[in-house]
Amino acid sequence: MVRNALSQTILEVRNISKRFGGVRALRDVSFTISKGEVVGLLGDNGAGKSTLVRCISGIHPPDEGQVLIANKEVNLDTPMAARNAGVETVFQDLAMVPEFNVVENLYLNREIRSANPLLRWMGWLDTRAMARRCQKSLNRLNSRIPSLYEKIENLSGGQRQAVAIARAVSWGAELVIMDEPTAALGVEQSAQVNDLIKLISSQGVAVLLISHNMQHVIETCDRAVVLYQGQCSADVAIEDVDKNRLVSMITGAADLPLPESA
Ligand SMILES: Nc1ncnc2c1ncn2[C@@H]1O[C@H](COP(=O)(O)OP(=O)(O)OP(=O)(O)O)[C@@H](O)[C@H]1O
Repeated sequence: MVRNALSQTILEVRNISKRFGGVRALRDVSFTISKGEVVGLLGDNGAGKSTLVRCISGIHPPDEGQVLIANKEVNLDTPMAARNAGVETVFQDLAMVPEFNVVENLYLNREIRSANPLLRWMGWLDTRAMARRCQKSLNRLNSRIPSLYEKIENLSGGQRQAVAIARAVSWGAELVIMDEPTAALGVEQSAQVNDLIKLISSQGVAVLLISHNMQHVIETCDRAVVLYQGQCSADVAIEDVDKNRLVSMITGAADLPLPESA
């Protein structure tokens, strides 16, 4: 039951390894994500999920292995390189400035400068263009943000997530990585975020979702990639597993090939 996945591969992670001193955080990890596919990245604490996300989002280049975007090898050695390759990451802290409004946060560090050369030279921003594009991005998500000029600190947790997701997709992301987007949310707001994930997936955006909530994974993902002690121990279609099976894969209790010893 791959809901929206199209056959085109957007991300391929090929034999990625990463060490921190004596710790082998990732060992030979490989998997792919197709256009519009929602893939859960699962694993116990310390399994290597954040390290893998950092490798794909340009924060920690891997020691070995390759990342391919749309079948082309890319060198994601900075967050900007990852963004330019079409990979946007929504971290748990959302990387927003609470005192800034929705438009200012959407364009944080990527402001649109005035088209007038003199005003541009003086550092003037094209606030109308930013507001217009911001509204378009929020409309794309059927978002119910009260005002573009509301400060982020006055929005609910779910609305903040919606702004962060709008920011990610507004830059033409092919792949959005989300780190526990519903961790701090209540039931209703979590459901809204899950609906947003399904919506962007239906628009062709692939999603890699770190989550410890198996119910959300079952409801939202097409596939799950499980890390166990830094190795990819399972890559399964969600329709082939249930919550208990996923938990046993995460804890290493499932009957899977054991990772090599360090
Ligand atoms: N910057 C770092 N320096 C040293 N060791 C690190 C660093 N980052 C991660 N590690 C180690 O790499 C391993 C994988 O950590 P990682 O944070 O990727 O796991 P995780 O699956 O994201 O865990 P959690 O669910 O608890 O966030 C752990 O043993 C961790 O201690």
